Amino acid sequence: MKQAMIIINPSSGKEEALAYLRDVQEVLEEQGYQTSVNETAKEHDATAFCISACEDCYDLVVSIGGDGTLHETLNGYMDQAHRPKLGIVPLGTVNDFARALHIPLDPDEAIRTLRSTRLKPIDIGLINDRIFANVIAVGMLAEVLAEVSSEQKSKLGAFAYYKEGLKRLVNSPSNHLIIEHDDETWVGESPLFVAALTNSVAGFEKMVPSASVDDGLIHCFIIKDINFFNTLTVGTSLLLGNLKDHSDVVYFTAKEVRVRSEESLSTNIDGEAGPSLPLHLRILPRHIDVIVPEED
Ligand SMILES: Nc1ncnc2c1ncn2[C@@H]1O[C@H](COP(=O)(O)OP(=O)(O)OP(=O)(O)O)[C@@H](O)[C@H]1O
Repeated sequence: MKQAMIIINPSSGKEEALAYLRDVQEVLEEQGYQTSVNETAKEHDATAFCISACEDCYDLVVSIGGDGTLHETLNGYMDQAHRPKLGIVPLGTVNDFARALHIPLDPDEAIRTLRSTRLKPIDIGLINDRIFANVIAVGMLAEVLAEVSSEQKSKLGAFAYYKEGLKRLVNSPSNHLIIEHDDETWVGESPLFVAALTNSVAGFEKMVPSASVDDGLIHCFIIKDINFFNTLTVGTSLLLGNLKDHSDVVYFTAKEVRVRSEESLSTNIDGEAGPSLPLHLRILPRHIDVIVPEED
């Protein structure tokens, strides 16, 4: 019998995640899966559960929760020879990954999508020795994004990031960054460096319109030292989808990126606090098969 492991964060989805569990089990059992349920209680639990699903050769892992739970689940795939396919029921505030994969943001519709037979092989990012699903930020803004409280996020959604982010970017000191990518090196002052794997960053589906989940590329933005006026135009470019063309933005794609600085800088990975510099970013192309809707 096929085996499916459900990894569920009961605290996600405004603490109502468990209300969806029975429906997920029904949809999977309908398809001949035997299901086991693992509730997370704290950080890293989802990673440990997913490691055991890989080691025990499960056919499917379903992550029910926000981007944090998904990020931790994906980390369980690290260095695994057997990688179960992945189903996603997004219950977070932003759900960048689901957005990028066109998985419905409505939980009931996302559960119905688990019936889909279409699998999409997706790229996974490596930051030093761990996995990231979608986005890395370096600089003061990285700190502020991690500080946006769950209450703020629930109340304002992606707008909380936008508002807090722009407010902070105006006053951000620039940092001296050395960014090596493939065969080139950029050296300069920047208040913010962002590397993304998908088109959706902090809920902005137009941040990287050209990025797709399986293009094998890391999409990088270096925001150059900017004043208040330009902060607003950067904000508008973010909404319109032409950020990469902004005169204060350096955009490039790469398969491998190294970021260094003399200064001690905060980083943010997939919305949570990340390691300090130096960073070594790489890509594992088409590494995990994700269940996506039959049609985009
Ligand atoms: N039972 C739990 N109670 C509290 N926190 C948990 C629990 N289980 C896991 N966590 C932690 O909660 C973090 C955030 O969870 P997740 O992203 O799934 O939900 P969310 O906060 O509702 O989503 P979002 O951040 O998009 O609003 C996870 O990275 C994990 O470390």
